Amino acid sequence: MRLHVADHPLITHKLSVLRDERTSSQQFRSLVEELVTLLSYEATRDVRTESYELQTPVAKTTGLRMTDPVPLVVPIIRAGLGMLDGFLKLVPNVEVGFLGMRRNEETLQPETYAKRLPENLANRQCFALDPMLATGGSLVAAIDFLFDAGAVDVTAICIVASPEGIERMREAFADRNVTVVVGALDEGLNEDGFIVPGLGDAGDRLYGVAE
Ligand SMILES: O=P(O)(O)OC[C@H]1O[C@H](OP(=O)(O)OP(=O)(O)O)[C@H](O)[C@@H]1O
Ligand SMILES: O=c1cc[nH]c(=O)[nH]1
Ligand SMILES: [Mg+2]
Repeated sequence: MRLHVADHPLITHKLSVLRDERTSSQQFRSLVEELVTLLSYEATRDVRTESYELQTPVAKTTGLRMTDPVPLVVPIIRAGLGMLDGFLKLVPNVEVGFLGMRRNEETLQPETYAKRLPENLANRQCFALDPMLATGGSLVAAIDFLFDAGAVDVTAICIVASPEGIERMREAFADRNVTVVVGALDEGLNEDGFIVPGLGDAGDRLYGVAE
């Protein structure tokens, strides 16, 4: 597993506003979208491409395009849904799968309540979107679904991660082709499993308090 922590003042600036408890839901949603577009730029560095010949108004030249099959992007609902538009803005030519997961607040174990993925992901590059990598339980389970369907290559984009979550990912995917791109690596988890300093409950801040 490879880890890339974004180190760019624009990302840190936007992330600081996102963390601020005074930031409204409306502003939170647009900042998440902007941050994901910036993080996706880094996360798609190894997207598969092929060269092809084209004619400009002046001369023939060689261009580059993404190869078939196009990548699959999977937002982890709820909070990951807030990242989808930002990703699609940068990479419109993808397919979209969905995973609905919620973390049990007592046990901190992930529960999967929705799964809509192509049956066969052989030879597909996959991207998983979830703003928060806390204990890592949800992202490990999500990426396991992708590997079970035949994926060989998964890149996760997270806005904030904990060292505990990164460690869990490293253990789970030591020998796998997994890349994690994060906007910030925070201090750790508190007794409730929340990232410190973090930004609180990303799903609630995007969409309001869940039942
Ligand atoms: O790394 P973990 O310890 O598994 O925690 C991270 C998960 O928790 C949050 O989702 P949540 O369960 O709050 O669901 P929501 O997106 O519906 O709010 C977050 O979006 C991740 O999916
Ligand atoms: O800090 C955290 C941890 C899990 N899920 C969140 O939304 N925030
Ligand atoms: Mg939540």
